[in-house]
Amino acid sequence: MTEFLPQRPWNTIISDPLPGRFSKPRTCGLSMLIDKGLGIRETLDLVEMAGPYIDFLKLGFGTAMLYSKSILQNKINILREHDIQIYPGGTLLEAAVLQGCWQEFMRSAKKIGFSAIEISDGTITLDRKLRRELIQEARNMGFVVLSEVGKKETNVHLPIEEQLETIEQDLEAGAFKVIIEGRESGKSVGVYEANGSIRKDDVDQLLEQLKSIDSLIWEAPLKSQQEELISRFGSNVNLGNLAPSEIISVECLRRGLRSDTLRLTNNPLYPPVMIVE
Ligand SMILES: O=C(O)[C@H](CS(=O)(=O)O)OP(=O)(O)O
Repeated sequence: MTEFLPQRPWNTIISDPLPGRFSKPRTCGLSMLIDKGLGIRETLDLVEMAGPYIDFLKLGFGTAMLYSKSILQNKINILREHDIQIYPGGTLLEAAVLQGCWQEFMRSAKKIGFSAIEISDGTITLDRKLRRELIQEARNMGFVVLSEVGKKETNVHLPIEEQLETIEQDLEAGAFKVIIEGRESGKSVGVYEANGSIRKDDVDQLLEQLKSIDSLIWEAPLKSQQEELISRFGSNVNLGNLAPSEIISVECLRRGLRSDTLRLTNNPLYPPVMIVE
């Protein structure tokens, strides 16, 4: 993955995002999936059908620990062969921090072939010094580092100033992107209300002060959230916690090939809609 392409300023909203949908390898327009136990054959099907649309795949929570070594190795290899970054859930790193064995955890993740690591404190408490050390050490080990901001407990909203400070410090320490917590539910967590709608004031405040929205990955498991973020920020907004079964549908949303964003195709620059040439 090319990490150092220039990023757009936060307020460059792509009003005409098509046909500007970026292809892999890309530094924005990323799609991150949460995998809650796909088998090897399902993984093969997934990459065959949707490999070009997937940038990151997270083995959710502690699921990486429940596979045999050969299955885990196989899964990692399949994904990496399709240029998909693979990493264990942030929760597993948090468990390793709790146990005081995060260095060993990172070494074992590297050894088996994970290409990325998530540094989060959704459940545990992490002081800034250790957070920085985790990010830097993971970078030094050659991982692509994703950090995450937000708490998993429902209705706990970190003050925006605190979130901004964390985002800036994580990027400065070497995080490739910062994930905005949304969990699998997308409800009553992070920037989401109990019904899954986006807390617009929070997002506005975040964006007012960030240099680039491309530094963020929005966990957006619900279609309404994906649609709203694509409509607001364009087809190349970074989205996470997407269900593997929905990745093709999300790509349709990004490209205006679904009712909710169909207006994007009504654009003289949009190539004629043809199934095959
Ligand atoms: O996979 C994890 O560890 C969790 C899962 S969820 O987002 O809380 O549903 O996510 P993470 O964002 O990696 O902390």
